[in-house]
Amino acid sequence: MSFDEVRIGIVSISDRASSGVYEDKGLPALKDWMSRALLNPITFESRLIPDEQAAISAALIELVDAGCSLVLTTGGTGPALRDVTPEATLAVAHKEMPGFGEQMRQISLHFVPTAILSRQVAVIRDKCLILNLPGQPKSIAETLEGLKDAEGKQIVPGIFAAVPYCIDLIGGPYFDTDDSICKAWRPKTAIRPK
Ligand SMILES: Nc1ncnc2c1ncn2[C@@H]1O[C@H](COP(=O)(O)OP(=O)(O)OP(=O)(O)O)[C@@H](O)[C@H]1O
Ligand SMILES: Nc1nc2c(c(=O)[nH]1)N[C@H]1C(S)=C(S)[C@@H](COP(=O)(O)O)O[C@H]1N2
Repeated sequence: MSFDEVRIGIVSISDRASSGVYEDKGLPALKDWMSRALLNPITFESRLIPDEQAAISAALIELVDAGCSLVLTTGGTGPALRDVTPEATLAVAHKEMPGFGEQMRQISLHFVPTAILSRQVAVIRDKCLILNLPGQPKSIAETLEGLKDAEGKQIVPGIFAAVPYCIDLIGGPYFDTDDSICKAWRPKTAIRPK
C-alpha cells in the first residue's frame, strides 16, 4: 500500500536556543515524534527563531505557502512578557480551532499543575493546520500522544488522534498513523481502504 507524501513545518521558538545559550531540543523532539507516529513519507521544513511576534507570523505564513499541511510550533505559549506565540499564530489565522488548546491543557494537567499557564492555540490557515505546543521538550510527546498506563492503555487521548481527520476536512493529504503510538480517529465513511 502507498502513503501520501506529507510536508510538515516544525518551528522551535526560544530566545535561548535560537541564540545558542542552550542546545535546541524542540526541533529534534518534534521530528522524532512525527517520524514515529506517521507512516507517510515526511518532508520537514524546520525553523529555529526567537520569541519575536513578527518573525513567528512570517515563518508560519512562509511554511503554509511552501505547502505544509501541518505546522507544529513549540515554545512561547506561557505568560512571560516575551511569550507571544499564540498572538503570532492568531494573527495569521483564517479559523480558530479552540478544542485543541482546551484538550492540550487537560492532558498537561496530568503532568504539571502549571499546564493552565499555557495559552496555546490551534488555527487553520488555507489548507494547513497550525498547532502550538508548550516549550518543554517532553511536553511535545505528552500533548500529542496523551497519557497511557503502564500496559499502554490510553487514559487521556492525545490531540494527534484528531489531526488526520482535521487535515482531510481542509483538503490536505491522507495522514496514516502507527496505531501503537497514536490511533487516528475518522468516521467510517472517511477511512480510506487499505
Ligand atoms: N527549544 C528548546 N530547547 C531545549 N529546551 C527548551 C527549549 N525551549 C524551552 N526549553 C526548556 O523548557 C523551559 C520552558 O520553556 P519556555 O518556552 O517557557 O522557555 P523560556 O523560559 O521562555 O526561555 P527561552 O525562550 O529562552 O527558551 C525552558 O526554561 C527550558 O528549560
Ligand atoms: N505537558 C506539559 N505541558 C506543559 C508543561 C510541561 O512541562 N508539560 N509546562 C507548562 C509550563 S511551566 C508553562 S509556563 C506553559 C507554557 O510554556 P511555554 O512558554 O514553554 O510554551 O506550558 C505548560 N504546559
